[in-house]
Order: sequence, then C-alpha cells, then structure tokens
Amino acid sequence: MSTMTNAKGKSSQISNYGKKIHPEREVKTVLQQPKRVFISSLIIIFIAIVLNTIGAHFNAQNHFLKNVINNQTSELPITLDEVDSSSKNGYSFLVNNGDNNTDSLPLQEEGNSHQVNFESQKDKSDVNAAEEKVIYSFLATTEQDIDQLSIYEQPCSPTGYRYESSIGSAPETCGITFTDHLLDQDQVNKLRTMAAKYIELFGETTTTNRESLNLQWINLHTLFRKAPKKSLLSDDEYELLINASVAAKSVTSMAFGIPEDRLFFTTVCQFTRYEPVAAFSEFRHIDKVRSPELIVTSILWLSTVDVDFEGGRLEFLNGPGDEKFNPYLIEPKKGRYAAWTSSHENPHGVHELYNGERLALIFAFTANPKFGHSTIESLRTWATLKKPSFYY
Ligand SMILES: O=C(O)CCC(=O)C(=O)O
Ligand SMILES: [Fe+2]
Repeated sequence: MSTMTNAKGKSSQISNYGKKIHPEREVKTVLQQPKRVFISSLIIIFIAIVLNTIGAHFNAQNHFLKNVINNQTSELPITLDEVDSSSKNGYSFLVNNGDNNTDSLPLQEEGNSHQVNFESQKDKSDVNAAEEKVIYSFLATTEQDIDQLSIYEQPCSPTGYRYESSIGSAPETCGITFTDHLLDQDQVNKLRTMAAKYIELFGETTTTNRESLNLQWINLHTLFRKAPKKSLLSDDEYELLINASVAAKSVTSMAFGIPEDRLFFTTVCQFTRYEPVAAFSEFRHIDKVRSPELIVTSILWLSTVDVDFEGGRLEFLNGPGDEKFNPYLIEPKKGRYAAWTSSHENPHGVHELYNGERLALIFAFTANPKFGHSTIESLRTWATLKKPSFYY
C-alpha cells in the first residue's frame, strides 16, 4: 500500500489494486480470519467423511454387480466373440425345381432340390464364419431356360383394381408371368449396351420412393427429350425399344387377360441399374400402393445373377403354401422377361447387391389413358413437346 495526500491534506491508504480501504474495516477483516478458517476446515472434513462413506458403498455394490455378471456370462452357451462372427452375408439357397428345361411352371414339387452356395465378396471374413442358412424357393433359376410363357397365378386383390373394374379393364388373371424368349439375344445385348450407356450419361438416383439407394435409372421419356438435341439414340436403338415394348405389351395382355388396347405405357418406362454403392437398403413394396395408376409392372433383365453381379435376386412374398409372406425368388437372367400385376397379390423387393452391375429395362402399364401412352412412339411424341402436360 502507498499513502496519498488529498487536496484537503487528509491522508488515506490505497491498496496495491488502487482500491481505497477504510482502516477500521481492514482491522475487522483481519480479526475474522481465524474463525473462517476454522469453520471451513470443519466443513471440508465433514464432506470428506461423507464422500468416503458413499465411495465405500459404491465399491461394494460394483463388486456385487461384477460378480453377478461374471456368474451369468460364464453360464451362457456362447461367448461374445462367437456372436460377432456369426455372419448374415453367406447364404445357401435351397433350390427346389432344379429342372433345367421346364415348359410349365415347376410349382410346389418336393425333392429335386440342390444347394447353391453363394459367397458374398463384400466381407470374406463374415462369409468364412457363416453358419446361418437361409432357405429360399425359386420361381425361376438361372439354370432354367423358360422357353414358354409361364404363369404363377395368384387371386387378384379384391380391392386393388376398383378403378380398372369400373372401366372394364381389370385383369382376368393375376400373378407373375415370365419367359426367357421375349426377344432374341442379339437384341437383348444391344439393349444392355444402351442401358449401360444412357445410365452412365444421364442416370438419376434418389433415396425416396425407390427400392434401393443402389438404383439408378433413366426414363425413356427423359431420353427422348434429350435425344434430338444431343443427336443421341440412333434409329436402330429407337426401333429396338419399340420392338421390346410391343413384345412386352403383347405378353402382358395375353398373360393377364387385359386387351392390348386397354394397356398404356406410363412414364415409368426406364432403364435401371443397381450397383452396390451403399449398404443394404432394399424395401419390400407393392407397386400399386406406390403408384396407384399402375396395373402391370414388367422387367426385361439385361444382366445375369452370379455372372454380372451377386445378390440382387427379385423376391416375391407370395410363394406357395398357406403361410403369408413366403419368399419366392426369380433369378435375373439376361433376356428374361417378367411381368406381374401391380396390386397387393404381388408384394416384392430386390435383394441387396454385393457386387457388379444389374441392368434392366422396365415397362410399367396403366389402364388409365390419362396416365399413359398407347405406344412408345406416342410416349416419345409427348415427351418432346415443348411443355409436356405432366411428369411424375
Ligand atoms: O428390378 C427388379 O427386379 C424389380 C424392380 C421393381 O420392383 C419395380 O420396378 O417395381
Ligand atoms: Fe416393384
């Protein structure tokens, strides 16, 4: 502290911090200190005693819990390590109906089955440890050559086709139809090249309202719109699309008893590509719930499972038997065409893709002329208008 003299000659002390302190007050503060120290010490001792007691209690409880856990785990039949290594990525498929050249649908036959081992490339360590076996039934395997039009019939959803019934366009028969001979192999190969090329150039993807994050697609109407400007899509390519669409419509009409002039191509006519760009994300769905205007959904696969990609089988949940949601698989195969009625009789989804590229051409049909086009040519005319009336 230093001493200053003010203008009136009275002196006062100034603390080192420049704060004035009244002398009597300072004396009082100094006198109070021993009492404070004493009370503080008492409080600290009290807190220490309390903490010590609580700590001892927790220690005892921890010890008790540890014993309980140890006793329990030692009685478990498996250890945590074993749980971690039980994989879900290695599948064995029980293939029934392994008959190679079936003319008619090989439904519900017992026996005649073989195991196809499928090893995921995604995680070898998982595969090696895999004990789990998932057993599926197959509607069509890659070894089969479906040389006729096969139909797996299902009762039509009683409420699914109200609108179509009101205009006399409901399907006579519902279910899934398929054939490996919609087009010749040369045409299929050219379509495959187109699919790869146009998806690479213009492919779209989205996380909403689609089967999978892995899915990319290019709608034909988008392609038609881009084509004139960028001199894409040769006459041959266009003709090929028309051939495929005419064949797809004729098969659909025949299989489900819907007259051809009641079937219209929707804007969901598109090339698709699945690639394993993301982890498992498939969801099962009903096409007509997603898009109420649909009556039949169809697909021409342009690649083959276990040749061009692994995983990616199409699963219908309406397999034979009384059980609900009984999986029934179709193996995608280059040139294989499948069409299914779009309502509740056909819940389905695409299995996770592990590697490779799964290409396809989809034609989705509606019976509502407001939402579709009678030919691919008219879809193109609409698409290349300056202002097409709607998109979805
Ligand atoms: O890609 C497939 O195999 C089926 C796709 C699908 O479910 C659909 O387009 O509605
Ligand atoms: Fe679908």
